[in-house]
Amino acid sequence: MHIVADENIPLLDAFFAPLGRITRLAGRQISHQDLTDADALLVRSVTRVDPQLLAGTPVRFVGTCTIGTDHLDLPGLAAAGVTVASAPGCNARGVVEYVLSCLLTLSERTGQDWRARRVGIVGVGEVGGRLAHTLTALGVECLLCDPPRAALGEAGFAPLDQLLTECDVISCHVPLTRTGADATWHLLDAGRLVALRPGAWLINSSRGPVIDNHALKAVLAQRPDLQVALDVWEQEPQVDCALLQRCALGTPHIAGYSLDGKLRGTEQIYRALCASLGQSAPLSLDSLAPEAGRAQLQFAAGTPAQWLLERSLRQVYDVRDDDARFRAAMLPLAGQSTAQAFDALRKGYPLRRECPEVEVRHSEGEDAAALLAAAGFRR
Ligand SMILES: NC(=O)C1=CN([C@@H]2O[C@H](COP(=O)(O)OP(=O)(O)OC[C@H]3O[C@@H](n4cnc5c(N)ncnc54)[C@H](O)[C@@H]3O)[C@@H](O)[C@H]2O)C=CC1
Ligand SMILES: O=C(O)C(=O)[C@H](O)COP(=O)(O)O
Repeated sequence: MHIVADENIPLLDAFFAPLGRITRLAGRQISHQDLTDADALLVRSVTRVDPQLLAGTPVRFVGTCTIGTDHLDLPGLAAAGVTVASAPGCNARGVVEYVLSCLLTLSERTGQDWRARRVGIVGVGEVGGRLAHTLTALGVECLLCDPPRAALGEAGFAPLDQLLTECDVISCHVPLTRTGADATWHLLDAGRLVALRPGAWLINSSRGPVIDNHALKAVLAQRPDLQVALDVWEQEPQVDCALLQRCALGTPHIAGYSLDGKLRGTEQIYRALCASLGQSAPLSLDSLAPEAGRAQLQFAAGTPAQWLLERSLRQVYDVRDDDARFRAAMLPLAGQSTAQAFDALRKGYPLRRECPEVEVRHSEGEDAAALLAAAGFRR
């Protein structure tokens, strides 16, 4: 079989070469012409896939090695008889570690203890659910908003407007949807942005258009008390540099960019393709995941528990590094296209592993052990 794939999918050869011939292409450039004799198309989030792209081609399987599916025309592809697979939850842990790093950084900058802030989580699925679980285990109070789950009769959810007025931090983890009662396009519009509490922190690592970026820029001009962390941008790969300058933290859509998250995405789509072919899937990350970046941290006796946790989290992922690289690449381009520089940062992203790949050695007591375990570290 002929597999056309985004060149940024790791372990493509290891997983897919046994199934057929692979053609690697830049995700944003995959065109109808590239697919004339392709049987399967493997993408990440930057390739828009609809029936027009596949019309008249033999492609019968589309797999996206990502959680989000807003770049796929799901109803259109289903109607065209194409099997579609995504990778639910693959990089959810990476996003949670990004949010923790934002909390640590904003805490340091404002002098407000992140563990004492009430966090509102908007969208409580794979990412939001894990974030709620982790924060609660770390002793942070969370309020949850998920109208689709609430409509199924599940308890424990509050309306978005209640989160905005009662929470010190709002973190968005919804899919991007444009239709229906719970559509998330501009979910945070001008009216909701002005309702944020004084001194609130707003974090968006879902999709750019979930926040009205134009309105956000205007609100930030009036509300310097707000601290905003954006990983996703309404027009990405084009970035509004004036908005970036008003944000406390900015990154190029890399919240979930741990190596582990990307590898799980590849493995999940390998399994889905094998299933669609009616074949067994003998390969797995158990044998294919690399050792690189796995680490051991050692702390001297007498290290306070919260300091130990924060140092360990910083070692695993420090959003300040991504923010600095992003500003250095974007801000000189104000008024010009940022697309190439945005994609270059993502393509050349540094190796990043997740907390379970890092062993923390210390001789502290139960408190430190419980905090580290809550964050997912090995001991
Ligand atoms: N920045 C990044 O690197 C990454 C971004 N993402 C984005 O995060 C999104 C969420 O990921 P998951 O949690 O894995 O998805 P998920 O599908 O497991 O959970 C999404 C949750 O949002 C809820 N929801 C839908 N509409 C809502 C609304 N109007 N208000 C509140 N809740 C609503 C759903 O009921 C569901 O429980 C993805 O769709 C993707 O766009 C995901 C991974 C990485
Ligand atoms: O999984 C998702 O959803 C994401 O947003 C991905 O982390 C985005 O990765 P790329 O597709 O942009 O490489």
